[in-house]
Amino acid sequence: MATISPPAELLLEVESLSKTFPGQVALDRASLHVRRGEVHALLGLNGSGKSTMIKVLSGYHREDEGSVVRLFGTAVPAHQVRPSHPRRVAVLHQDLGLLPGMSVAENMGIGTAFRRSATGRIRWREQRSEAAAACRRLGLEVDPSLPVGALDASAQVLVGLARAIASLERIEGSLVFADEPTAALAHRDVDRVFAGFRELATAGASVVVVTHRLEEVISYCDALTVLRDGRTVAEGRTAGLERAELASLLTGSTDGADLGSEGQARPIVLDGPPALRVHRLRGRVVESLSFEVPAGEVLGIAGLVGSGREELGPLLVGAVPRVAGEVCVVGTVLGPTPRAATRAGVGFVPADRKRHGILATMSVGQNMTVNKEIARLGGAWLDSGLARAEVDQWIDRVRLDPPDRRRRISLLSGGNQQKVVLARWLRRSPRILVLDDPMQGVDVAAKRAIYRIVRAAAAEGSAIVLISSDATELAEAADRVLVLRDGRVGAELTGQERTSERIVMEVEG
Ligand SMILES: Nc1ncnc2c1ncn2[C@@H]1O[C@H](COP(=O)(O)OP(=O)(O)OP(=O)(O)O)[C@@H](O)[C@H]1O
Repeated sequence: MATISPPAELLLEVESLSKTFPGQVALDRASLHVRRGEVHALLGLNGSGKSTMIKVLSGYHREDEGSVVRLFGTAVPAHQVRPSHPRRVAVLHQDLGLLPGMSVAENMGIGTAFRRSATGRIRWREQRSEAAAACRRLGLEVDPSLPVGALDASAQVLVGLARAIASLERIEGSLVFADEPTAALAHRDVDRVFAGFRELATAGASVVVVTHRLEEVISYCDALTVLRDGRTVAEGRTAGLERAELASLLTGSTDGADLGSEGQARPIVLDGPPALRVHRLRGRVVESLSFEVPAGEVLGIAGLVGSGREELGPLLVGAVPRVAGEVCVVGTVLGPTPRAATRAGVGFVPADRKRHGILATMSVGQNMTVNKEIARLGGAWLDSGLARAEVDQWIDRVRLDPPDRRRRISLLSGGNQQKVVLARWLRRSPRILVLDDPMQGVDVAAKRAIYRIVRAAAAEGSAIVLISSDATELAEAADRVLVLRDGRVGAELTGQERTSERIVMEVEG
């Protein structure tokens, strides 16, 4: 009988690691999860925070307050990861730190400790044979009396690695960080270095390696973490990942780049259950609907009146009764009430904004904060300075006009009311955001702002369901479009197929 092995134990769990340099946020609540026996790629564009993360964990920098790190199952401050376990955590720095004029054996001795006799003389023969053995373990056959500078580039990296791990008590269960070891290597040399990492992983160590070479990640790494602007935007296994996908994870949406977020960005979990899974859902009109939406995707839903399109949003969030089927959020079945949806992080911007979306007699600020505060304070309004400052940031982000948190929401234009309703959900970084015809009555300029905000939310790891009667809107904003007919999926349009003409054609059958 086939058995499924459980996921390997987590050796290192970094949650919410931040590091601010004067005038520069290098890490912003970043996370990293490393399992036993894996080669784990730490990826990101220049300046995304990779080296800073390794330097904090090595004890070179001190993190900001508020990080949470567990190492070998025990909580430690982030900057204590290596210092607290110098014999279980090794670091290979970018510059390797080798002395090129000295031999391999000497470099190994300088990095760790020389073999000495009782009288203190260095036992060179032993020193050399141990250095050679340490290199051999990583697949490198080298004469230990040669100067390091005479070795080729990949051999030098392997000597640096051999030296870094020489201080470990044992390989099994240890952690090795390597900051861009292959940056200066030719293609064929990369293989040798990664073969060395694989040797370590096979022996039960976990290697976290920074690299800019995407081929290396796909060919050699088991898992990956992607940083963008100091945040973890994706993490998971590399199996099945394509180069193009990886590249887009690194660069992300340029739309979102200027948006920032006060909410905790949620990394895309590449190998977890989909953010939203709808299975054989039935309502009054919806017949038997199944689809999935991964985190980071904007799924468009099109359909004529009576196709199930209007019922779908309320059905997903439990605002109308489900006759059959399931809605799962990250693998957990969602209860049938709007409250359960809210609790599970499902945001809903309803089609009938006036009736369900806004509290007409309340201010912009109250409308933006209503969900969270009602949940937290049992119905009381929160009017703290913190909430006010956050509301003002969102007013700025969604370009609310006029930018006044005290204004009664009913005095705003329709498009601006809609921006407030969107901000209410976006500030909570929803796992899932269901937008039901969100652009009704919204002018072109506001539409653009709203598209931008929605894309940024997806780039930050939300899964978006954009239900719309407007084919142009779907063609512009959605990554994929499902066309509903008679309560079922009649067509699915992806890539080049998602033109507004094609959507109209499919909608009209
Ligand atoms: N000591 C420092 N003082 C001020 N800012 C710093 C310091 N070290 C790093 N930074 C800044 O922090 C950000 C993250 O830098 P980091 O070196 O971690 O990026 P990286 O992902 O390793 O980039 P690269 O791929 O270019 O090596 C950058 O904006 C950088 O300029």
